[in-house]
Amino acid sequence: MSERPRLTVLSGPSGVGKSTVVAHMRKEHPEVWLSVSATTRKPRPGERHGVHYFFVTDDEMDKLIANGELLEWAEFAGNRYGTPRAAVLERLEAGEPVLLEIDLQGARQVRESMPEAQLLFLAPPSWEELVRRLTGRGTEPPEVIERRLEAAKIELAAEPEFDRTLVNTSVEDVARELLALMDVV
Ligand SMILES: Nc1ncnc2c1ncn2[C@@H]1O[C@H](COP(=O)(O)OP(=O)(O)OP(=O)(O)O)[C@@H](O)[C@H]1O
Ligand SMILES: Nc1nc2c(ncn2[C@@H]2O[C@H](COP(=O)(O)O)[C@@H](O)[C@H]2O)c(=O)[nH]1
Repeated sequence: MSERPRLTVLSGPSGVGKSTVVAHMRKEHPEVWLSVSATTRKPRPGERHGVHYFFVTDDEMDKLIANGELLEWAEFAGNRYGTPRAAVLERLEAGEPVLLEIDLQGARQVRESMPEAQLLFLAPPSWEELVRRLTGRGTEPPEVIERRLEAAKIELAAEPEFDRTLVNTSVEDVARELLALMDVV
């Protein structure tokens, strides 16, 4: 019998639907533990400190990095983001399924430091649909959308680096596939 992959990384371009899929999945399966990242980005309306992110200052992020408290970190479209190391290791130690929702640069770092992790890529049905979703979300001004779409081109080109690709046509279908890949159902 193959060993259960305990750490799963979900990446994919901004706006592809990572958070939507993960939220849908965790409604039915709250036992899947999702890492809460630290970020220097400002909260969007409705986002809560400690729930969606740990919103930190630049100085605080500098310290987290300098003290080695992040499993990985990256600058993405003008802000920094990082995964608090201790909580992830604790949950893995406890044998829980752990999920990271992070960008390509972070996924590459996890591949280096934890090669046993499975890396999943969430792809859009088309480029036009990705633009529609990112724009339609209405959370970023046009210049930030442009930066995120520039990053998206790089992320889409890196898809072959991942263990599996899931195409986000249907949130329900992808959530089901994700659960199966995490060996939760
Ligand atoms: N399968 C889908 N069909 C149609 N719309 C979708 C689908 N999945 C997500 N969306 C919509 O796309 C938008 C972006 O989704 P979401 O915020 O989950 O993306 P994300 O990948 O987490 O983005 P980011 O990386 O910027 O955090 C949202 O408005 C969401 O409702
Ligand atoms: N490398 C990391 N990337 C992360 C982390 N947390 C989130 N992200 C990714 O950043 C972008 C933008 O997120 P947004 O919430 O500002 O839209 C997206 O691709 C996230 O997956 C992290 O800890 N490390």
